[in-house]
Amino acid sequence: MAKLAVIYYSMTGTNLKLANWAKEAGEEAGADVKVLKIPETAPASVIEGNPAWKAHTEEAKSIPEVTLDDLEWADAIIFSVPSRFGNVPGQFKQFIDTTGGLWAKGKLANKVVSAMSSAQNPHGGQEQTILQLYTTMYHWGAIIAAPGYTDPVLFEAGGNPYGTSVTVGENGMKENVEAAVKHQAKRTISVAKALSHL
Ligand SMILES: Cc1cc2nc3c(=O)[nH]c(=O)nc-3n(C[C@H](O)[C@H](O)[C@H](O)COP(=O)(O)O)c2cc1C
Repeated sequence: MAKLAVIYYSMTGTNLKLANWAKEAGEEAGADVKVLKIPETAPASVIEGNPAWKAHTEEAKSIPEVTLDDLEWADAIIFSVPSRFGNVPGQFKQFIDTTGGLWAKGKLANKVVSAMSSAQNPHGGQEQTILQLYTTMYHWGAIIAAPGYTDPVLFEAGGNPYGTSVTVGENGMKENVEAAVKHQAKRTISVAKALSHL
């Protein structure tokens, strides 16, 4: 049974939705799946002053925070993070910068990794955010399982070959990406199973 960690960061809930779709598909594919959130680093006073952020923090209260043990446990990891000026959120970077010890022991090598993202504008940095994330994954020695154009659902979801991404407006997601997320998750698990001898 492949072990899949779906690790997300979200301020207003979009990336949790993407993560949950990935979880559903992972379980359909027979994987053991954990959805885990990246620990918040923003000051509580800032979150308190932003109603949408505060509401999502409350919504996600029961979701466990990712730990280094979860990274070691997983055969495959799907990250889902919103764009921040074309890059990953600081919260993600803060967590990733605690993985040096695992990396030094070779514990992150050969993880099968795939990534998803969101931004407010259709060309607001989704692709670049995923590529920035993958740069770090190359340093881990991870195997990147990008969706490419391996299924027609990709064309209905904005056509990002690096990983599913979505545009988010005031009323939520502007594209229907559920099928693309599910395809990406199943493909990630297939790659992990194919490489299980590594
Ligand atoms: C500090 C900051 C920087 C952002 N930079 C961009 C940007 O450059 N382009 C863009 O389209 N959206 C940008 N956004 C919007 C977020 O990407 C968007 O709110 C997020 O994808 C929603 O995901 P979530 O609901 O999971 O938090 C930014 C948001 C914040 C808070």
